[in-house]
Formats: sequence, C-alpha cells, structure tokens
Amino acid sequence: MSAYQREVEIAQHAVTSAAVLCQNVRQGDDFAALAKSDNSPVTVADFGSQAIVCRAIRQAFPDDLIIAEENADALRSDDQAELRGRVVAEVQRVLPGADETQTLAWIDAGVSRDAAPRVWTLDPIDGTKGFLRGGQYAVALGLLINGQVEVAALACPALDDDGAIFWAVRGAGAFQHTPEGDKAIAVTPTANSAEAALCESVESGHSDHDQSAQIAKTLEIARPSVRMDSQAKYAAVARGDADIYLRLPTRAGYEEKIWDHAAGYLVITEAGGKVTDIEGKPLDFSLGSTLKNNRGVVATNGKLHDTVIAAIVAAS
Ligand SMILES: Nc1ncnc2c1ncn2[C@@H]1O[C@H](COP(=O)(O)O)[C@@H](O)[C@H]1OP(=O)(O)O
Ligand SMILES: [Mg+2]
Ligand SMILES: [Mg+2]
Ligand SMILES: [Mg+2]
Repeated sequence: MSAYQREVEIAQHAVTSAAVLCQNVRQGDDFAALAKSDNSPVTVADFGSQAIVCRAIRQAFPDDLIIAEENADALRSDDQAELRGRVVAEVQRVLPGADETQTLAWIDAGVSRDAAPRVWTLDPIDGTKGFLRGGQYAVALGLLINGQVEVAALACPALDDDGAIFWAVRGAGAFQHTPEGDKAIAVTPTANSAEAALCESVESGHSDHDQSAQIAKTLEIARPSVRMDSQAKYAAVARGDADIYLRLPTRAGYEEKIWDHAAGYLVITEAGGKVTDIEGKPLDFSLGSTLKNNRGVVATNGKLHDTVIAAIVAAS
C-alpha cells in the first residue's frame, strides 16, 4: 500500500462531490454572490463546497485541522436566512439527510489559521470570479505535514467537457482521473522560451498583466498569454497544455493564501515542473494560512524556470 492511500481516496472523493455541488449550483438559475469584507465574492457554492469537503475530512480524520477559505459567520446572521437555506438545500442534494446545524458546523471546521504538524488546506471554490462569469474554477485541497504539501486533490469542473480531477502525492507522481483509471501527467519538454505558452490570471488585480507582457517580450514568446481563472492554470502546466504560469504581485503587502497554491503546487511539482516565488525562492507552506515569506508565484515545466526568473529580475 502506498503512503497516504486513504488520504488520497478521501480527498479525491471529497473534491469530486464538492464539484458536483458547484456544478448543480452553476446550472441553476440563481447563483448570486455575497460580497465579503474585502469585497471579494462568495456564493452558495463556496459555502456548500466547503461543507462537503470539511465533513469528509472530519469523518475520516477527526483529529486533523483544516485551514479553509470560508466560515459560516455571514450565514448565521438573521438577515441571511434565505442564503443559509439555499446552502443547506444544495448540501442536501449531495448528502441527503444533512441538516442546517451540521452544515454550518462543517463549514466552520475549516477556520484554523495556524501551522500544525498535520493540517489540510481547502479552497472550496478557487476562482469564484471565474465561477460567476462561466469561466474556470477549482476545488483545491492539500494536506500539509510539518509544512510540506504531501497530498493534493484538485477538481476543475469546467475543464474539458466533463471536468477534470487531478491528484498527487509527494514523491509518487501526479495523475488525472479518467473513466479508464488514473493517468500519470507530465509537463512539456519545451526548453526554448520562444515556443512556450504562458498563462496568467484573468484578473489584472491578481497578477500584473503589463509586467507579464514585458517578460513575454524578453522571453520572445510569440503566442498571446492564455488568461484563465483559478488553479486550473496549475493543472494546465502540469499536463502540458501550457509551459509557464506567472502570478506577479500587483501591490506590495499582499500575502498569497496557502489554499490558493498548495494543491496546484504539488500537482505541478509531481508532474516534473517547478514552482517558486518571483525571486526563485521555494514556497514556504509552514507559516500558517499565508505564504508570508514569498512574493508572487512562478510555475514552469522546470526546464524554463531559471530563464523565466532571470527575465522577471530583468523586468523589475
Ligand atoms: N491582490 C491579489 N493578488 C493575488 N491574488 C489575489 C489578490 N486578491 C485576491 N486574490 C486571490 O486570487 C485568487 C484567484 O486567483 P485567479 O485570479 O488566478 O483565479 C482568489 O483566491 C483570490 O483570493 P480571494 O478568494 O480572497 O478573493
Ligand atoms: Mg482562491
Ligand atoms: Mg475561494
Ligand atoms: Mg475567495
């Protein structure tokens, strides 16, 4: 039996169920968002997805901690009774018999923020803006042991025709789930930056598009950059659809959240690629909920990594 076999099974199953909930919501006629205190959107599906995944982890591994993006505070308020009811109803479609008290408690199982020897990190919907605009989004789950990402499960429900599920275990490879079984995935062999495909966020507030254009020019990249929401970008590089993912800081002081990167990081790394910050430093997942020792993220097929970092240094 391979290491973390049970964790992989639970994680894969959890993100797959959560993806079903998200697609159910997206296929409905109303998935309006609530604005959080930082003005970013959160929907019925973000809450429902977090409930599904946290429940699965709680049941299988009752002692594990979970650092997840959302919490149930807004849902508990009297003036959000309608939203709360819709979240419970969506959870019940996937888990018949779930009640309101349970649903809110499952969501709040994800409120840990500190580092721990064994802690999961969850983005119930990564790319909520993509979810809302009909673009890419992901359900991203990682297991950190002593600050290292050991297990990852990444559901990209809007990728390909029927969605795509990726998973990885440190030291054991990265895989895409298919009806015929799990298929190992690998990054491209591209070593010439002029032939590379670059991807980045749709949101210019999340990653500096002007600077990436300048870097693409330095690298003599001929193709226009592919803009995509969420950790689907990590999946794209991991399976060879793209060669480079740039996330260039737009403002000083923004600390990247671990749930925005842990799963994608392991999937690319295990597919043969490399992930660092914009200075080429390894991402440090050991510091709690943010990557406070890093700035931005650069993910590549590995072969292009040093060239890309040099181009970023030259552009800044
Ligand atoms: N200033 C920022 N720089 C980088 N990422 C950000 C910034 N503000 C929000 N994000 C995060 O970027 C993620 C989406 O990435 P992408 O644009 O690649 O799809 C979201 O999880 C979002 O976090 P949040 O959920 O708190 O809004
Ligand atoms: Mg996110
Ligand atoms: Mg999110
Ligand atoms: Mg969010």
